[in-house]
Amino acid sequence: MNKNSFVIQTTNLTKAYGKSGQTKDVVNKVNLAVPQGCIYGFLGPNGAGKSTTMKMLLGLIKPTGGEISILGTPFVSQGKTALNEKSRLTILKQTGSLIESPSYYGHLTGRENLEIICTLKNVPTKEISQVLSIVRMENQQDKKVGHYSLGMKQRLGLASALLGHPKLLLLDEPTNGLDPAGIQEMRELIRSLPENYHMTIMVSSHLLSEIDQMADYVGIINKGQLIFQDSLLRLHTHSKKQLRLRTGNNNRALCVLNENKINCTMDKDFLLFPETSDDETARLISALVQEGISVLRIEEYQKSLEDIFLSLTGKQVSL
Ligand SMILES: Nc1ncnc2c1ncn2[C@@H]1O[C@H](COP(=O)(O)OP(=O)(O)OP(=O)(O)O)[C@@H](O)[C@H]1O
Repeated sequence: MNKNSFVIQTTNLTKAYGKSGQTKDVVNKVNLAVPQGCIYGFLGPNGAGKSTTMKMLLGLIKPTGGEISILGTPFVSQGKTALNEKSRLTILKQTGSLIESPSYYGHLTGRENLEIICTLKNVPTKEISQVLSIVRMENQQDKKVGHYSLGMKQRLGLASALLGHPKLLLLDEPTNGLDPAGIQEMRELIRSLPENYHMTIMVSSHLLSEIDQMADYVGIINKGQLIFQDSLLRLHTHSKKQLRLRTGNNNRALCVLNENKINCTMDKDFLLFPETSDDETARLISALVQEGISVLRIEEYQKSLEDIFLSLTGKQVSL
């Protein structure tokens, strides 16, 4: 991948909290690389550092150290803002965000709230109809926001993030608190954006299933550290089928198999083999039987994405 095609790139991005001598890196030397035009799923358990990272990308929190480059322009260098205020605003103008539940004027309608945001963002009000149509809220635009459901409020938040045609959208847990139908609707909406509107989206979630259904790229953060970053496809290759075998004497079996140059590892009561052809399976069983080692159980085993997440983070993810 061409280095310039990363819309977000960070180097050793760090944020520490706490008093001097007792600081804790809640984001610890994170190197993000978000390719252009993708949906980048930023996955991690609660408290992993997702919101803090995204707020630093938006200039809402000052990093303690590291570099940030947004849309090919240095944004933060050595923990300090690398741009003057004008160029910083130019970058931020090309970036839309939905961070935490957005607040609105409840006594005003959805459209009126968007009109205020247009003024703040210096965006022509004619864009309002476009963004309302993208989030499918034309019919609710004249209702007071105080009467909106949570799902409608989130969609209005997405609409306001889309004002100004941003090239980059940062969405922090956009489906939080939504019911299953709302979650699906929001997910489909997000999915449709890169292709239809040529934007790159970074979306955070603690739900593996959600990232699995939405993202092309995945970054997994745990305890402030980025522990995986690659395409979703590559994450899935970690869940390749394996053969599991239990024998009367696994330790001896392991030695026999090693002597026969058969690749295998021990995991608790089982011997694990990478994806094995029928011929290889026959060969390894015959090697064991010839040595008088009884084969008690043989089964095919496929790690689920949840297993992979668990082994990477040591934490159960919500499903
Ligand atoms: N202002 C702050 N002062 C001290 N610690 C903070 C502050 N803000 C966040 N933290 C801590 O930083 C860690 C990361 O928080 P962050 O909100 O980034 O996590 P997250 O991955 O977004 O989790 P969640 O999904 O629960 O929001 C947490 O341990 C949190 O308690």
